[in-house]
Amino acid sequence: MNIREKLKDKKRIVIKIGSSSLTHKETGRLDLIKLEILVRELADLHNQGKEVIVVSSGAIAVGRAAMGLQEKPSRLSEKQACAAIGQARLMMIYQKLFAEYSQTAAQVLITKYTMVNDITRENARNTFQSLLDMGAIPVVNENDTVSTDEIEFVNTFGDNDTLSALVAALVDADMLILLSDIDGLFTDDPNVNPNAEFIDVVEKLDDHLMKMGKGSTGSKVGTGGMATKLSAARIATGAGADMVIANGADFHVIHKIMQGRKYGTLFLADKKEQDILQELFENL
Ligand SMILES: Nc1ncnc2c1ncn2[C@@H]1O[C@H](COP(=O)(O)OP(=O)(O)O)[C@@H](O)[C@H]1O
Ligand SMILES: N[C@@H](CCC(=O)OP(=O)(O)O)C(=O)O
Repeated sequence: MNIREKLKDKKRIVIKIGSSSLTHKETGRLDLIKLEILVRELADLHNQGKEVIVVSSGAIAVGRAAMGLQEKPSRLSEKQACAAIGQARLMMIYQKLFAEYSQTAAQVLITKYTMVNDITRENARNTFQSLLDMGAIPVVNENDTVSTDEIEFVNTFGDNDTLSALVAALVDADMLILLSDIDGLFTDDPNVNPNAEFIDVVEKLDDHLMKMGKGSTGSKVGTGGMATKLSAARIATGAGADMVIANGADFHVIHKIMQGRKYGTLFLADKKEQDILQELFENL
């Protein structure tokens, strides 16, 4: 039997979109045609009766493009200013596009401390539950304007790959999809090593596999590379969710993945650890 068949039955799905999948390579500006396809795909999943949560990067890239900055800002306050400008724009566009399909988008901005603190974590969990009960589609990002974790220390905790896995664990999702600028996990960074080979399914994420994910990014706007995606896989699979890393070059890939077709690298869920979030935060 095709191991991916079970993806058809997933009910609560978190989908993370990297900056590189949302913007034009040449200008860093939003790719509106792609964004339209993305929203249509997500609205359709919702129409199928599934619960959908989007974790969308892109605030800094969009803010930067809006202000005409050619390079990634180096000063933290500048990155945060770009995020403030870009997040509002991004959300306006999501809201408009979702409304075209009679869907309600809801902005959820989270920091590491939302997750670390028992009370705020529980609040966030309840808010997600209420949003899903109301039929809204939460659009999540790190609250970059007040949080420095994600944009400063990408290898430690707070990039959006990790954030999406934490959200998946928080809401007890049964599936996490990370859409990036690459087909999935390779044995090495294919942008650096032409002999790198594609990995179809990962049954157990051991240290050998973890080392394959390099921090190098293939784009001007990406953060974290494959290393943070593998950390995300550890968290998501440990929380009992299957995870797929796939290429977001064509967002139609979303329904293809959900139909159980062979797209991206599939990481199979572990037996669910009861308190994976608690365990993670104790070790901070
Ligand atoms: N083992 C690997 N397999 C695939 N890609 C890898 C690997 N190691 C590093 N990478 C790099 O990770 C990049 C994707 O991460 P990133 O640029 O952060 O994208 P995103 O914006 O989608 O999060 C790829 O373009 C690739 O260059
Ligand atoms: N929160 C940041 C994104 C940080 C991040 O992880 O980016 P990416 O590697 O493109 O998913 C933003 O919205 O610009």
